[in-house]
Formats: sequence, structure tokens, C-alpha cells
Amino acid sequence: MVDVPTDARDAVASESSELASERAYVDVLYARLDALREEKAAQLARVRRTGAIGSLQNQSERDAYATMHEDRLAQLNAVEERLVFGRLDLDAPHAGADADEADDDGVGTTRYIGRIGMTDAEQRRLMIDWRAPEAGSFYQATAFERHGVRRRRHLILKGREVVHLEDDVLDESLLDEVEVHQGEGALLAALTQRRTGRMGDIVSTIQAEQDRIIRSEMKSVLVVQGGPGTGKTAVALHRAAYLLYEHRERLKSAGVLLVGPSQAFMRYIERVLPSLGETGVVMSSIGELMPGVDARAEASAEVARLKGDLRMADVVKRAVANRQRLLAEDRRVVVEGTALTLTQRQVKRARDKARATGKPHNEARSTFVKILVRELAEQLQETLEESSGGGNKADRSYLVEDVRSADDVRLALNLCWMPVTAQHLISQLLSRPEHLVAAAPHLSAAETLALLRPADAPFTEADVPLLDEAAELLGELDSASDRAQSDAQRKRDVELAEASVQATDEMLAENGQDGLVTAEAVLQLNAASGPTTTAAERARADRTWAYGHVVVDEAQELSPMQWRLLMRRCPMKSFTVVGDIAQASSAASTTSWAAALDPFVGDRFRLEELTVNYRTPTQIAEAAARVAQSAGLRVSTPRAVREGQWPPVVERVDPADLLASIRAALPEEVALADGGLVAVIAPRELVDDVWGAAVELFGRRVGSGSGGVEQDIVVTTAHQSKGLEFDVVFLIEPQAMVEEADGGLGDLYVAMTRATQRLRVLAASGVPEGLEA
Ligand SMILES: Nc1ncnc2c1ncn2[C@@H]1O[C@H](COP(=O)(O)OP(=O)(O)OP(=O)(O)O)[C@@H](O)[C@H]1O
Repeated sequence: MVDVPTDARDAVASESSELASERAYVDVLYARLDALREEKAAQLARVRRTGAIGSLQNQSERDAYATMHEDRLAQLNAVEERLVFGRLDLDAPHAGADADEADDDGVGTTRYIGRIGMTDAEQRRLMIDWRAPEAGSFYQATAFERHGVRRRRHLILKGREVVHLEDDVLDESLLDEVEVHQGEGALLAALTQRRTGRMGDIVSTIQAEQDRIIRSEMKSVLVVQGGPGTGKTAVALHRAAYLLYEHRERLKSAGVLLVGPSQAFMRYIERVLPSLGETGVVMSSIGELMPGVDARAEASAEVARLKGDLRMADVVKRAVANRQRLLAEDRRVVVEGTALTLTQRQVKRARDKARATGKPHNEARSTFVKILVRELAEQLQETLEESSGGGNKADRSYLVEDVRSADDVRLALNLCWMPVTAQHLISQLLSRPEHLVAAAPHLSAAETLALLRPADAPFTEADVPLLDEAAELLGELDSASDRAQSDAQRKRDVELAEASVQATDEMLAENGQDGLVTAEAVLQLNAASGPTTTAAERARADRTWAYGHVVVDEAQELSPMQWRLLMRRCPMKSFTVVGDIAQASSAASTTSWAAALDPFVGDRFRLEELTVNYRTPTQIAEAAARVAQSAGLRVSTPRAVREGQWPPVVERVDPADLLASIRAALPEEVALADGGLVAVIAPRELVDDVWGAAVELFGRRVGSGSGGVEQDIVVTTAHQSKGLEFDVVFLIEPQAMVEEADGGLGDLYVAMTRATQRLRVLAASGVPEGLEA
């Protein structure tokens, strides 16, 4: 940035003509936005008015138009706030340049940069979308590399009015010609704003190193490593918006998936993409990636590690194969009063043939059933012919149906090859010792014991990849042949299946084994997927959806099995992966990007690093780095952009006084936050007590865990605070946090680096090394 002469700076003081002219221009932009909204609303109303009559094709065309207009209208509504934020004054256009770009004062070319591109009614350009190539210099230009930029101006708006201008003059000769406006800088102003509990976009102040990453090419895997607060999440979100703009055609139907660590985090970031004019990105926490399952965090680090191991893919494979059983002995089945024999050999041959189709379990089942039904029907025909003296060769094609619908046959076939859902398979695998032992011979007795849990236990984030693996191997329960059956037949099937479940369960229980399927699983045969509208909704509901690009935040936390699941979601392997290896805290997480990605893409990934910390003031960032380094953790130590008002405060208290000390200190912190957000981050074992203490003091102002960001005082664990930020962090019992993580520093490091202004630590059982200067 160049020095600005004092007289030029003085010009800011008065209501300048520049400000007035910017206000006039911004009025034009908002008037145009209003006109476009009205136009779109009218188009939408017209499409809707065309009535419900018409052919199916007309109706679906009308729906498609309506969705298109709705999307555009939603986009126009979402960009209201800070519609325009930048202006570029460029070198005079060379001969033959676009006449639209000539500025009226003749100084050169002027471009306004905003959330979307806009033209006037005559198609003259009014404002450029920040993602367009011509807007790139707004973010990239420096005094050394001007990219033709003479002046970069930030327009700071309140509502629809320009309240302030911030100029970067890159061409010093301009200083003699124009009025220059300067203040604390748009970036610093953005960074010192009070936090709201919702992430905002950074579109007006994206920094050059961030912009390069946002705009880098889409193909293959891009890993963005960066210390706390370096803008990884912001970059990931802006990159998703950029890719959708730049590759709209390719991504329109396949879509983009954005994955984050928790529902709280997804809520924290959910407004950013709409404010960038993008509503179609599918956002999902890692626990929501299996449609129909809402998984919670895995409480045990050991269990998360075991389930995250890639060997679990083989375990699930074996669990599925074990559901394709052979008969212990030949079996008698009765069809319409005639006794037939289903032999062990027949079942084995049918199983081998069904497996040889290569289809998933539930789909291959129809081959298995078809073979055996046909063979039993032949047996039945022979028996009937024999009993009628051999001469009666009447057409007996109906026998196949008789065999298929005979209760005995259905029970026998279900016993050998029962249709099963992923949920059922995995909950049985994890609750029945004999299932687990048979499928996971590599586990020690202690490990097997650690994995076992009650059959009705809720699924966890570590289960999601197992469910996905199972779903992949099981295929659709509702196979094509099932679908072809009439409703009546299907109803009968469900009833029969229920009866057979019961019978099978009883029979197996007698033998000391468990049932194969629940009535709930069988009833899912009837579950029809409801109507969906947008591509994003369809994608979210469809486990097998192949996305065009996947953005993963806090990626250091992913276990190998979770990576495997994500790779399946994007067969093109087009990924943006952002994270910080040093912040890894889950037991299954990775220790290096190369180790995490090697099983899936080898060394075919690009690594970029972000080096500036925009969140945490220097003093807090240094304390966090000291703690990590004292424990031998290698951390990226990004340069903090600003000094804080307060150094971190560390207080030692007697364990017996811990809660009383919290009660005494919390009001002070809330007062210092001055209306900003306060997080009380505590070890898991203390979080309920701490929450109780906070509620006693502040009642409904206190939120907890994932619901917390709605309130201005949040009591949470380090794990839940991942990716979030608060004006003040009040950290309870750092040593217990380390111990809970089996000595890992990741959680404490994360908790300390959530603060944007102030960090206070209350320690009753020791202070981890490095925390105090
Ligand atoms: N260029 C920028 N302009 C304004 N604010 C920025 C910029 N870059 C980052 N920030 C702000 O800095 C804060 C930290 O950014 P973000 O949460 O993306 O960092 P992160 O690297 O994901 O952090 P962590 O890994 O610690 O969770 C956010 O408030 C973000 O809005």
C-alpha cells in the first residue's frame, strides 16, 4: 500500500463528492436489483398461472421453469446485503477495448465488483460478479504487481447506503488526480467486528493467497493446509461458489457436496453460500452422509479408531457374505400338500450362481430365488406326474407360482438368503458377538468387546462409513423384480415376511442363534421415496449420487473409512480438502495428508498452505503454539494479523472451588465481551456441571453444544467447538482436556484458538506446559 498525502486524507473528513457519486451509483444498482426481482416474480407467477391442466410433459416443463425462476429469485433476494463492495479503476483502455468499460470521467476504466453480475435494461454492464475473471485483479493486485489496477476501492455499505470508502491507490500518479479515502482498512474492520454466531462471507476482503486457492483449477485433489484462523473454512466456501460459477454446466446436474465436522458447524456456515448467490450446494455433516441416519458423535476414541480402520471394509464384506447361508442338512418343504426336498447341493449351486452375477446381495437374491423356485417347481411337476401314473403331461406352468408363494419355501429361502438393510446388518454386526467374531477375525477379544453395544444403540459418526459400505454391498432392498410385483402381492409378502421373521427367529433362538431380519427391515420393502424437487434435495436423499466436486472441511479428523466413503461420493476424485493436521483430535484422524490420501489417490494431490491468521490475536496465537510445541506437536504457526487488547489470563484454583470460581468469573467475561459471543469450553466430564452453573447465572442466554450458536453464551466441549469462533473463550480445566484425549493436545489447541479477542483459563488440576508465558 502506498502512503497517502495528508491533504488527500483530510478530504475524507467532509462529505465528499466521491461519496455522493458512489451513493448515486449504488442507488442505480439497487434499483436494478429491485427491477430484476419484480421481473422474475412476474415470470414465476405467469408460469404458475398456466394452470394445472396439460400433458405430463407440459407439467414437468412448467415445473422446471418454475424451479429455475424460483432459484433465480432466491438468488436475487439473497444478495441484498452488501450487494456491491468494490470498485476498480484501471489503466486507460487500449485501442479497440470494450466501449462499455470507458469511464465517464475519462480517467480510465471503472468496474464495480459485487455479489452477482448485473447489466442494465440495454445490457450494458453495471456490476461484475466477484468470481468473473475480470474481477480477479480486485483480489490479486498489489503496488508491485498492479494487474493494470490504478485504484482499488472498497465500498462499505449500511443497508443500501454507502457509509464509507476505503482506497488502495496502486498507481502513485493517481494521487495527484483524485480524492483518496482511507481508514483502518476494510480487512481490519471486518476482523474486529463482533461475532454473531454465524459465519459471514469474506467476499469483499479475500486476500491474495486465499484468492489463488479459491480460483485454482477444479481437477484432482487440492489440499489446503493452514493453522487456526487462516480462513480455511472461508476459502472452502468461496471456492465452492467459485467452482459453481466457473463450471456451471458441468456441475449443474452433478452438484457440489460440502462436508463439515458437525451439525453445529454446518449451522454456523449455512448462510455463507446463499449470501454468495449459491443455494444449490449440498451441505452435510459427516454424521448425516447416510440418508435416513442421523448419527451422533462416537463417545469412545478407541471404538472410533477401530471402526475407522480400512480393514472394516473386509469385515462388512464378510458380514454380508455370511448372510448367504447354506443348509446344515437337506430340508423338507411342503407346497400345496406335496412334500419336496430342498437339498444342500441345490442351495450351494444357487448361491454360487447368484454370487457370480456380481450383483449386490439384495439384488442377487432374485437369481438365487429364481433358480431354486424353478428347480422345486420341476420337482413338484415330476412328483405330480408320478402320482398321476406318469401319463398326465398337462401344462403346469402355474406350479412356479405355487412354489414361489408357498410359505414353507419362502421361509426356507429367506433363511438362506434374507433381504436385509444396511442399518439392520450393521446393528446386528455390532450387537451380536457371534456375528462380529465371524466377520472380524483380526480383532482381539478386548477389541471385539469394545465394539459390542446394544442392538438399539443409536448410530455414530464412525458407523456411517460402515453403513455406507454395507449399503453398497447389499444394494437396493426394493429390487426391480420386487417393484414389478403387484401391490397386493407386495402386501402379502410383507405379512408373510413378518410371519417368517418370527418363525425364523424362534427357530434360530432354539439353536442359540439370532434372527436374520426384523419386521421393521421387512416393512422397508414398502417404503417409497417421497417426491423431491431440486437436484440438491435429490442428491441429498440419494446415497449413490455421484457429485461433480466435494469440498471437505476439518478434513484432518476423517478416519480412513470416512475417506473411503467420501471417495465413493465423487468417482471423478475432484476434491477440495481443507484442514490442519495439528488440530486433529479424533483417535482415527490422520497424521499427514499423504498418509490420509495415499490409499485413494496415491500422491496425486496438490498441497497449498495458508499462512496468515485472521482470527486469533498475536498473544493468544503464540500461547496456543507454545502449548502445542511444548508437547512436541508440529504446528503451522501462521502470522497473526493483529495484536489483541488482552494477553491470555491463566488462573489456578483449588479443585473444590472450581464451580464457584466459574460462577465468579463468568459475569466478568460476559461484561468484557460487551454483547459479543462468549464460549465456555470445558472437558466432557465437566460440561454438564459448567452448563448448570452458567444457566444459574444467565438463564436462557446460555446455549449448549450444537444448539449453542443461537445464544450469546455457549457452553461446549472442544470437540463441538471445532471450526467455530467466539469473541471470548473461557477455558475450563485444560489439563483434564488433555487427559480426556489420552494425552493428545489437539482438543486444547483447538479450544484456545477459537478466541477472536480474549482467552481466560481456569485450571484446577495443573497447567499444561507452555500455556503460561
Ligand atoms: N480475507 C478475509 N477477510 C476477512 N475475514 C477473514 C478473511 N479470511 C479469514 N477471515 C475471518 O477469519 C476467521 C477465521 O476464518 P476461518 O474460520 O475460515 O479459519 P479456519 O482456518 O477455518 O480456522 P480453524 O481451522 O481454526 O477453524 C473468520 O472469522 C473469517 O471470516
